[in-house]
Amino acid sequence: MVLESAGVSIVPADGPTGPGKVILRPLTLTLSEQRIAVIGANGSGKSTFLRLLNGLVLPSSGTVMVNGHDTVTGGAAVRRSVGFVFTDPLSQLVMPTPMEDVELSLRRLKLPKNQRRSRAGAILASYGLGHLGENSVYELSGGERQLVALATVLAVDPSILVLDEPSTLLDLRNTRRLRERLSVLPQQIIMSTHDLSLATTFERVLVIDDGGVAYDGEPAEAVARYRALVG
Ligand SMILES: Nc1ncnc2c1ncn2[C@@H]1O[C@H](COP(=O)(O)OP(=O)(O)OP(=O)(O)O)[C@@H](O)[C@H]1O
Repeated sequence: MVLESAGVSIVPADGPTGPGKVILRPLTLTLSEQRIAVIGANGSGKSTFLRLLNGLVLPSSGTVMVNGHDTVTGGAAVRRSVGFVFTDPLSQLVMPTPMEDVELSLRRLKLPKNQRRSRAGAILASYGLGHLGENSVYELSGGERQLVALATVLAVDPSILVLDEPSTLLDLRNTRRLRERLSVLPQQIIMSTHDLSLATTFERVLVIDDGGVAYDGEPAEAVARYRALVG
């Protein structure tokens, strides 16, 4: 994944024309490591950075290339490569039950309906969620919902998994479960987190500060730089 001078600025729809508010300053990066963490204070620009990676946010200058596809001109191909897990699973679980959510995700594979259903059941079972397939999404615990959200994203086997602070709503046990689940995935993982001990287990850590990359490299050094920034 390559970001070439990709910056993001927002021009208010009803505001004066002009360059707009800069949310992310231009940056040039190649993201090739298997495990990359993104840390930084609230409002520093982490979500905006992650959303650039699957085309949820488009750069106002420069290009973002994912597996050879430009997020502006090849959005559909990019979304097939990049699975995105939101902080709050309820913002991505749109169907009444986990089974229907995974089936919806599998529609992209154009399988016959009965195969979709049996595959969705097998996927949920592999996450230990088989018994909850027909329950209302609203009756699940936060941890169960986050696992369902992960299952729906991984059901179509993206090559890259982007997660935006996925453990924020989870207790210690579910955070540990999520960590264990992520650690065995073959996908490239790019994840923002406020869990600094988790960040130090990654290969490369980006520190985002005030819309720019303040540090990019070795995890222990990244955490030290972040601590120094927030005082
Ligand atoms: N669509 C938008 N319009 C205007 N401002 C925005 C928009 N999206 C983000 N911002 C602003 O850009 C800044 C960075 O937001 P972003 O959500 O990327 O931060 P973050 O580091 O993920 O924060 P947090 O840790 O709180 O989730 C914030 O000041 C936010 O208010």
